[in-house]
Amino acid sequence: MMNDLPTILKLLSEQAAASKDEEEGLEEEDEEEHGETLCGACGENYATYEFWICCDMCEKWFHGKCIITQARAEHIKQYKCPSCTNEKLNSLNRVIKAPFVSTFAQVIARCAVMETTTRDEQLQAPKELSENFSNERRIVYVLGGPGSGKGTQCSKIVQHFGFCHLNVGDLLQAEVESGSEYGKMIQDLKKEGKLVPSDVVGKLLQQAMERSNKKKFLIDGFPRNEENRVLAENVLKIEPDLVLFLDCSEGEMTRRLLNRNQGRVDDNIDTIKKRLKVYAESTLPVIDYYCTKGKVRKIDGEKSIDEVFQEVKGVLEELDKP
Ligand SMILES: Nc1ncnc2c1ncn2[C@@H]1O[C@H](COP(=O)(O)OP(=O)(O)O)[C@@H](O)[C@H]1O
Ligand SMILES: Nc1ccn([C@H]2C[C@H](O)[C@@H](COP(=O)(O)OP(=O)(O)O)O2)c(=O)n1
Repeated sequence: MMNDLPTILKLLSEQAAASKDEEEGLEEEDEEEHGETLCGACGENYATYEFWICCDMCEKWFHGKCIITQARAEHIKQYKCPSCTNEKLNSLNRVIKAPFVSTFAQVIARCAVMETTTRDEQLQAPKELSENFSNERRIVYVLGGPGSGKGTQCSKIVQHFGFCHLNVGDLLQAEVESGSEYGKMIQDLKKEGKLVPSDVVGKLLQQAMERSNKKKFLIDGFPRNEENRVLAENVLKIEPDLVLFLDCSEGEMTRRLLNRNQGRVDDNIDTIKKRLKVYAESTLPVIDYYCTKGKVRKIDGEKSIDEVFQEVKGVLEELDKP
């Protein structure tokens, strides 16, 4: 999270000096300052003109390419490297251990219910799928805008393929209902259509995964921004095998959310508009990132629930092929 300290994020690549002389002077300074500095992630040297960022906690330097995109860095006040984020997660765990007891009791109960159903359903799934899937950990991210049908399709996937479904929105809601010290903050952010800080989301996800005896995880609604993604890769150490992207128009998503009728504080037109904006600005770039890695399977989320599932099913069957 941000604090009130002045921004000390150092983006060397942006230190354009007013005059050429100053520019050259700065370059020399950079060279002097960073010539001997090694990237805290890859251990390689700094090179002039390369985007380079300093952790505001431990003051180690990193190549942008190893850690965070420049575009993302420009939007944060403070940068915390993966190991400092990890330490923060651990201290967060210590500080909020008590509130989490009730939260995770609920989460485990949810997972247990899902997994019992799943085991039964798994028996009905094609035999070779169950066997192949059970040998190694599989991670599937389900991404799409609010109301694109992520939760709906995840329930069907769980029934058919037997994944442990972790819906980050539900994990956060359980935290709200537990009355923990984070509950109010989460509820307020949700009403505003904003995203919860990644360290809180990461902790919830990490603990829910640790408590599951499954190897197949269907992670719904995460990563939702670049910060979530970097945390997943560098701290939680999870990489998706594939990303199911439910593509749906804003008009259709809005109609569905207004009809969802689950008493959610965020299913009203004002909050929906804000959520759609956050989705376009923060989640679509994450989907683009996974596209460049060849992991995205785009599904037409506009069709009927069953038609969408037919496409989803085809993709997940493909995942299981050797
Ligand atoms: N393909 C679809 N066609 C019509 N309605 C749908 C479809 N998929 C989901 N819905 C409905 O739209 C609403 C939002 O779906 P949900 O799965 O909760 O979305 P998300 O988890 O992406 O926010 C729900 O009321 C759901 O029943
Ligand atoms: N990675 C995530 C996932 C959800 N959240 C928050 C913000 C979302 O509005 C709420 C609810 O998420 P959920 O996936 O149920 O909602 P959508 O219908 O997809 O918008 O949780 C978050 O802050 N970070």
